[in-house]
Amino acid sequence: MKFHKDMLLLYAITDQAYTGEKNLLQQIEEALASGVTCLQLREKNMDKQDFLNEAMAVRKRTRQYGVPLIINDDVEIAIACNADGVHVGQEDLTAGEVRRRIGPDRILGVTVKTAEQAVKAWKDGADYLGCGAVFPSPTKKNAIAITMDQLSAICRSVPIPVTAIGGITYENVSLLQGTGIGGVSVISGIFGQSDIPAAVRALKEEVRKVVVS
Ligand SMILES: Cc1ncc(COP(=O)(O)OP(=O)(O)O)c(N)n1
Ligand SMILES: Cc1nc(C(=O)O)sc1CCOP(=O)(O)O
Repeated sequence: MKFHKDMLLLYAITDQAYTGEKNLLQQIEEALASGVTCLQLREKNMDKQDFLNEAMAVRKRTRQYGVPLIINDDVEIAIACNADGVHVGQEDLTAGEVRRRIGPDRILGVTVKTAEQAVKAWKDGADYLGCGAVFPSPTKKNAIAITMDQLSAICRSVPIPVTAIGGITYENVSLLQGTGIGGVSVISGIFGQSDIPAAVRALKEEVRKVVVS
């Protein structure tokens, strides 16, 4: 699937910490059915074969809904399950190396915290940037915080879209207005909610008011 900035509007990222009554696939199905525009499968502690099996199952669902599937960190799994793309951080393989491995057609997302990192990631072939933590995150409590001014500077520094991440909910998303983001990435604000469809719909409506078109 070719990257388009509209895919970033409401980007859902999975985390096993929020499964319980519903398993991950059930949660993903609900998020896809209610309108997320991108899905990242993020498994930080899973055996490689289990990750691949899960990725294949998720791949079927994202195809049904026409939503891009992005794999967190693992290029081999992304290629093996024929995902639409990969997201990497500053501690992972470099953007240039990932681009070489995945080729020109898969989507590449890179986490950045500074304008310098943003420009480098863009020049190295990133399609979009993930930037945070814009609010305290219940999922990643040690995430380095960035201010709204830092986020705006990053958005201005590159011609590719930026998705904000970290503690984003329906209640606080309007605070991102004017920063220049193309969308938001959310874990607990979607998968930590008892009513995932309601959370997705409410967030999506609010995010539309905040993003640059
Ligand atoms: C869309 C998006 N933005 C940022 C991140 C964080 O990536 P990273 O810094 O690699 O941290 P982990 O996800 O590995 O904890 C992301 N995953 N997605
Ligand atoms: C995976 C991740 N990366 C972050 C960063 O700042 O780079 S914050 C974060 C967790 C996002 O989860 P939640 O929406 O529950 O806060």
